[in-house]
Parts: sequence; structure tokens; C-alpha cells
Amino acid sequence: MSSGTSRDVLGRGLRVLGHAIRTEPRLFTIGTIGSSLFGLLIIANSYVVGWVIGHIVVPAFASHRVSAGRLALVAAIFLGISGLRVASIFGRRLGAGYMQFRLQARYRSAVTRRYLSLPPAWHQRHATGTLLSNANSDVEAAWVPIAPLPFAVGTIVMLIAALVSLFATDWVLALVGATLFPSLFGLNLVYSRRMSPRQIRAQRTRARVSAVAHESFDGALVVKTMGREADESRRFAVFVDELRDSLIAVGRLRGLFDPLMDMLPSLGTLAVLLLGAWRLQTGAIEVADLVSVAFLFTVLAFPVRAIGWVVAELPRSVAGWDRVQAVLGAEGDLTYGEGSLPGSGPAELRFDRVTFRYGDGPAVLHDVSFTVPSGRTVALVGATGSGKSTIASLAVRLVDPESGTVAVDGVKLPDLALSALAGTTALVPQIPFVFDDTVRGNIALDRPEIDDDRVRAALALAQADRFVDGLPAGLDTAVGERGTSLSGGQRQRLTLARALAGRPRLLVLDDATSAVDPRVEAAILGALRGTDSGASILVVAYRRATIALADEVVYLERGRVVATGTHAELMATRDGYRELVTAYEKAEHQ
Ligand SMILES: Nc1ncnc2c1ncn2[C@@H]1O[C@H](COP(=O)(O)OP(=O)(O)OP(=O)(O)O)[C@@H](O)[C@H]1O
Repeated sequence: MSSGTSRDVLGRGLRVLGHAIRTEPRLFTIGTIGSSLFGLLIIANSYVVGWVIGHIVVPAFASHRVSAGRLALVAAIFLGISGLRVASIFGRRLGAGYMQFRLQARYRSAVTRRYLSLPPAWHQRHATGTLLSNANSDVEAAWVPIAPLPFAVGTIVMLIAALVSLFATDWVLALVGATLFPSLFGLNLVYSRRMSPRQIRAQRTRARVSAVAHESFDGALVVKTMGREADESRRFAVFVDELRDSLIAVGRLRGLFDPLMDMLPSLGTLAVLLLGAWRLQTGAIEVADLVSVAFLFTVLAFPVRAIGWVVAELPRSVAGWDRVQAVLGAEGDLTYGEGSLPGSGPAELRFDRVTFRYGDGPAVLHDVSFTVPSGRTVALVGATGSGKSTIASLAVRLVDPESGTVAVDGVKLPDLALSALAGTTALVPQIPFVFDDTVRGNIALDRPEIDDDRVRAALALAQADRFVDGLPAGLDTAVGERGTSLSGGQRQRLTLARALAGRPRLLVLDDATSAVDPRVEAAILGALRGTDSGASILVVAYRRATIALADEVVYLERGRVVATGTHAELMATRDGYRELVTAYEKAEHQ
């Protein structure tokens, strides 16, 4: 979705506002009633000021007397107007503030929910920094005009009422208003057209700055160890400078527009005073009328600015809204069936003639067929890039095959409900992810059925119980952001324990124990195979000892299964397999 040209941005911005009003009609109504009352009170106040000058102050100059009763009446009227104004400002700000923050919260949650439901392929195409920007600054930008919106609508009500009262007072003075008010609108429109491309550019640059910053922080270790700090700072500076320039361009235009918006009502006041003096002379109006109208023009400038605030923010709002909609409207979700897997104990996994490609790229798996029989351990072995991780992703349905089927206990994965899939299968990925939480929190992940006994049992299976017992607060130890206080092998075992705690019936280990030493790895696999109610296991393996523990080996070359059999059989019959496993072994001993 594009952000559109400046020409149509006003229309689209108004549609975004319409959407906001339909989403929060009650709050919008409260805010608008408050600000309309505020506007009407401005007019009332002007007419009271005029009346006091014309009927109390001017006669007092002539008679040198003011009645105390009249003064008390005037004081009471002004106090009453002030009280009502306080209430109107309160209603306006309350309605607008609640409306803006509720919309922001609603869309932040919606964007985050959408991120979580979009498939890995989508995430791979979008930088994390951009996603952060979508959920934060784009959502904020979309709803920036909401804060002044009720004020602007109330101002329009005020301008219409002002025009009516001006015509009721004097048609000549009314003509000044009839010329001024449309000019204010016109100026706002010109401003919006000019501002549009600047705001869109600034919003895009913000997302880029966020993406580059995120990448720099994420890769801080590489940047430091490779001595690239200066280059990385320069790379960042290019985008920061671009953002500075686009924000200055926005500010420059605003700097030009704001004084113009202030000046127009002042010109109106001047015109009223000149024409009013003439009308006074001819007896067409009274002093009270002239003072009322002149006073009205001087106090108009502030509320009229509210229209400018809304219009000025529309381009930014449209840019933010488009970016938010691009996430909310993104396609490629996996749809789930309703099927369940009622059995218990280890499940069977079957790949049948599976072909897969990433996006429009070449096929990376061709006609892959193999089975992990219930309760057995199957090792996937193949050179780097041969498709092992892709098979692991397909086995737990992170992605769907282009053709062929993947089935668990005879049920095709797309026919399964998400809960059935998540309750049956577990993937332990190559790179462990640890949340900034306690050991317990990381393993239980708020799953209510996972109590401390299950957490401990999972830790024991993952050979992690001893190191966790050695942590200062045991299960309650906080592990830091991404588990920084743990070693790589400890992180891997924690992630494995997390998967095991859910008692999966099919466990997929994608090189999940590469950072633990070979003896511990063998102990883990031995323990997993030994449990009676355990899972069937598909393991991407590199170490000879691990591979030898598997009941069967599936050997891949360039996305094709070229042989299956026991480790011993493949060592005897397959040269490529023997060379690869021997190479792994040599690398390990070096
Ligand atoms: N997200 C992706 N987009 C495009 N191509 C990809 C993507 N992920 C993997 N590939 C390609 O798919 C092929 C198989 O990759 P895969 O990660 O499954 O191999 P692997 O056997 O697990 O490799 P390794 O042992 O290095 O982890 C490779 O050619 C790789 O370049």
C-alpha cells in the first residue's frame, strides 16, 4: 500500500479519522461536546464583554457612576462562563486523550498479534527494527491527529455559530468573517499539501533509523570485535542526518505557516475596527456590537489553530496508518484445521514426496520421503545447505510444502488445529532463544499445567538440573536479556528443557545440542530415548556419537534423500556419507 500523493492525502487522512471516530464514538462525542461548548462560550464571552463595555463601562464614563448590583451581575456572568469553560476543557481533553491512547493501545496490540501470527517467511523479509517502528512510532503517528480532532470539530461548530451571530449583528462585519474563515481553511489545505511529502519522508526515515539502530545493537559484538565502530557510526549517521533534514524541512514549513495562521485573525480584527468605526459613525451598530466583534476576532486565532494541527498531522497519520495496515493486512498466514491427535505416547512422523522452495527461489527440497516411526530416533545427516533445517521447520509446520505431505500419526499437518500441533510437536532450534525471565519462567512459559515437578523433570532430562541447582536462586534465578548470564550450552539445555516440559510426542532437535560437550549430548539423547512415555525424535546431527545413537539415519544431498539405513549400513555403503561423518569427527578432534 503506498502512502499516496499529497493530492489525495487529505481525503485519505479524513478516512483514517472517520475510522477512529467509528471505533471510539463515545469518547469522540464527549470530546466534541466539550470543545463545541468551549467554542460557543468564546462567542458568548465576546458578546458579554461587548455588552459590559457598551452598557456599563461607556455609560459609567458619562455618569461617573456604576451600580454595585450591575457589577455583581457582570462578575456572576463572567464567573459562570469561566466555570463552564473549565468543564468544557475538561470534557474536551478527557475525550480526546482517552480516545488517542485507547486507539494507540488497540493498534499496538493488533500489530503485535499480527506479527505473532505471520509465518517465519514473512518475518525473514522484514527487518526487526522496522517491525519495532511499526508497533511504536507508526501506531503513534497514525493517531497523532486524534488529540486535536475534537477541538477542531468544536472549532468548526464555533465558526458557524460565529458567522450566524455576526450576520445577526451587522452584515458588513459579517462579511469580514465570511472572507476570513474560508481563507483560514484554504491556508490549512495549502499547508497540508505542502507538508504531506515532508511528513511521509520523515516517517519512512524514522523506520530506517530504527532498523539500522536495531541491527547495530544486535551485532554489537561483531562490530566491536571487528573494530568497525567508526564505520558503523558513519552508517548510522547517514540515516540520522537524513532524519534530521526531513524533520527540519517539516519544522521550516511549520515555522512559516504558524505565524500566517496567527496573522489572519489579526488582519480580521483590523478590518473589523476600521469598518466598525465607519458603521458606528453611520449609526448602523452600537459600541457594544463593535467591541464584541473585535474581541471575538482576537480570541478566534487559538481555536482555529486546532484545525491546523489536525490538517498538518494528516500526512504523517496517513503514512503511519499505511505502514500499520501493511502489517495488519499482510498475507501468508498458515490456516489451521480442526483435527486433533487423540492418541498418547510417541507419534509417527511421515514425509511423503515433499518439495519446498523459499519464496520464488529454487526448490531446496525435492521429493523428500522418510518416516520417523513411533518411539524411534531418526538422525538427519547432510552437508551444510542440504536442507536439514528446512525439514525440521516442515516437521513442526513453521512452513508448508509446495507439494507432497507431512503427517503426524497419519494426519496431515494442515488438517490439525494449532493447539493439537503445538501440544504434539516441539522444535528445539539451532539458535536457542531465552527470555529475560527466571529459569522457571523460561521453561514453564506460563503454561498452567507445567508445575515445578515437571520443570525439574524436564531439566533432568536435558541434563540441566545440576547447573540450575548451582545457580544462586535455583529455578528463581533471573537469566538476563537473551540469557546473557548463561553459557551457550546452558542456554541450549534450557531451551531443550522448555520443549520437554510440554511432553511432546514428537521432538525435533535442529542441531540443538551443538554447544554442549559430546558426553553430555550423548547423555541427553540416551535419556530421551530411554523414557517410556517419551517422544519420537528427529535429530539434525553432526557428531558421530550422536548419529550412532539413532535407530536410523536419513542422508541428504542437495535437498534429496539419497539413502536411509543405520549408521553402520550407511558407513559401509555410502562414500559421501562416510566422508562427511569422518570430516565431522576430524573437525571435532582438532
Ligand atoms: N529463509 C530462506 N530463504 C531463502 N533460502 C533459504 C532460507 N533458508 C534456507 N535457505 C536455503 O535453503 C537451502 C537449505 O537450507 P537449510 O538451512 O535447510 O540447510 P541445512 O542443511 O540446515 O544447513 P546447515 O547445516 O548449514 O544448517 C540452502 O540452500 C539455503 O541457502
